[in-house]
Amino acid sequence: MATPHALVLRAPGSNCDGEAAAAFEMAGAKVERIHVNAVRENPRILKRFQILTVPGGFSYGDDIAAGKVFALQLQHFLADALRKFRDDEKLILGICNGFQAILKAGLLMPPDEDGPLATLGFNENGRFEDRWVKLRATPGKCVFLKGVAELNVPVAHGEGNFVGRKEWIVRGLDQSGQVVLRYAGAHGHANGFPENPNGSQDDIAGITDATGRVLGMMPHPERHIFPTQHPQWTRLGLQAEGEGLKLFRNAVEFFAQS
Ligand SMILES: NC(=O)CC[C@H](N)C(=O)O
Repeated sequence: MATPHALVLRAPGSNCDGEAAAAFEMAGAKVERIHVNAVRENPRILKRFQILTVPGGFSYGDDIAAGKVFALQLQHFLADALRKFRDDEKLILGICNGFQAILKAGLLMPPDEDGPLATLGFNENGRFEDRWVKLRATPGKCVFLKGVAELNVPVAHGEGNFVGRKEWIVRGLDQSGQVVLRYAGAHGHANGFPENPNGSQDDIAGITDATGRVLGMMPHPERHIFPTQHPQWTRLGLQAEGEGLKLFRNAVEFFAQS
């Protein structure tokens, strides 16, 4: 099997890059962590990689809005290189602050003439939410979520409230199969807070782009790669691996087939 090369793109304030790198390594990828300034100086670096991850953290101190400055870097200095990356059948994963950055950079949904179609705003309760959540997946053609129905992973964010500019935007995303992760309750839909930790419309926790090769999600799959990371692992029984690892394996296996 060909070993894909994964790039974890750091910025000042990224703090989940180590975990994201570890997850991709465990899944069998060869990983490098590189600062966005280095890629800005030489966008051809991207050619070495098949997978790009924008990890979680507090890039640029969450100034203006979380992920906004990182998004501007991607939009203004790397737009062509990233478009080419995606169009070359490669994979992009944005986790938490990375989701905020790639959404605000227009990599998940291109803006229309009035601007971005959706954003991630402050959590409805105005508080940073740091705890485990349950997710329901409807993978459709999303490469990362192939074979995933449910996922137990933590959230840790203050700005995870997915808001479409108009109601039809979220409906349209749903109809096109792009809403691939939703916050859930123990036996089905989330019943408001705390199951939906941030007030996201339609309980949206993650969306894919139209190709299924770009995924943005607020919860952290890289924080559940070992089974013992789950707070109830002794009561629920020791699993073979953490549930989040499957997403990274799916990405690596995508290149084994191609
Ligand atoms: N864990 C993260 O990536 C946090 C993202 C961002 N700083 C927020 O609080 O919303």
